[in-house]
Amino acid sequence: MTKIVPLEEITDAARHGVITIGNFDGVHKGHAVLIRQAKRMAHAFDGPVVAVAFDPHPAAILRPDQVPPTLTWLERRAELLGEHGTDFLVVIPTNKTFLNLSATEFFASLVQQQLAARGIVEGPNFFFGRNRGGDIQTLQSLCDEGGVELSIAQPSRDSDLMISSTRIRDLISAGNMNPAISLLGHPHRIRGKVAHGVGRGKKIGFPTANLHDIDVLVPSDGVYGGYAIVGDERHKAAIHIGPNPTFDDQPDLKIEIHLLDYNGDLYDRELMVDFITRVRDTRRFDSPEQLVSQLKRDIESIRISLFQSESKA
Ligand SMILES: Cc1cc2nc3c(=O)[nH]c(=O)nc-3n(C[C@H](O)[C@H](O)[C@H](O)COP(=O)(O)O)c2cc1C
Ligand SMILES: Nc1ncnc2c1ncn2[C@@H]1O[C@H](COP(=O)(O)OP(=O)(O)O)[C@@H](O)[C@H]1O
Repeated sequence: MTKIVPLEEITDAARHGVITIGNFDGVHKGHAVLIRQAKRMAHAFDGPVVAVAFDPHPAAILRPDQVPPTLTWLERRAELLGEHGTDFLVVIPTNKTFLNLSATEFFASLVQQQLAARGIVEGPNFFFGRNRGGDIQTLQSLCDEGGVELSIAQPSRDSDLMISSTRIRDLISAGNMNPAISLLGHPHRIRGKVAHGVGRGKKIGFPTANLHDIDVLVPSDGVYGGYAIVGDERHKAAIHIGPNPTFDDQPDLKIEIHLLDYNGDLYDRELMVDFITRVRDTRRFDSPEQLVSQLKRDIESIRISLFQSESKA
């Protein structure tokens, strides 16, 4: 389990280790390679593996109108980093003073003084310091001068393209869940709170928990199969994202989850959803009965897809 440590509360347990600085949004397969490499070095030093991230993302301060929704919330990021072998996630509260440090000041203050790093692992496209003024060569010379071991990880590729959080965001925004899963190494997960809808779901035999306050990227409109996680229970789920054109003409986007093989009260509870497969687009049906027939077919096909993905795993 990765412990989240705000930089100002750092203790000796998280110092003198091997660090890797990044945003780690999604904690995809490329990040996993960095962490594995850091773990090998940390093993030799007998120190901790320390991921270092800025929260919020620097772009949220520098270009607030251009920030994309994130793939993961902080605790989820820590959980996934932990699965790859990270001991600590040190969180730097992003502020203008920090963003104004030159590359040399950034290295002296963060890497050497505060983290007392013995090793550092980064990709060749790593930039740091004010206006991204320091690159991997700058880092190499600062590490050489400071006696910090630097290991440069080769960027991970898939179909000859680099694996990146931006690429995964684009796939999820387009509803392409299978390729997104293969770049992430795990399904995309959202979380939210269950609120009241108009109470129509129960009447048609398919109650749906309506999710609100979602703080990560929501896939494009349509019908999906996946899993709903409530407390320590996990249920197969049919997910609908979009308006309800069969019943009204309002374009309001709803995120609705029908849990298969479940009956209970979910109002006001926190629910997480893992997306496995996309089934179809949202459409208008001529009658509620036609929608219900389609929902039954959707659920059959979701059960088959989930069974297939479980047997592959
Ligand atoms: C798997 C699934 C697929 C759905 N597909 C559609 C659809 O294609 N068109 C549509 O109008 N509503 C669709 N719905 C949404 C229903 O209209 C909606 O769940 C129902 O109106 C209940 O709304 P309520 O939770 O606000 O009571 C779908 C719901 C689920 C669970
Ligand atoms: N299998 C299930 N899947 C989803 N919600 C369920 C299920 N069984 C019971 N519920 C409850 O029913 C509610 C949804 O019923 P619904 O008639 O669609 O009402 P609403 O319009 O308020 O969402 C959920 O919020 C949850 O409390």
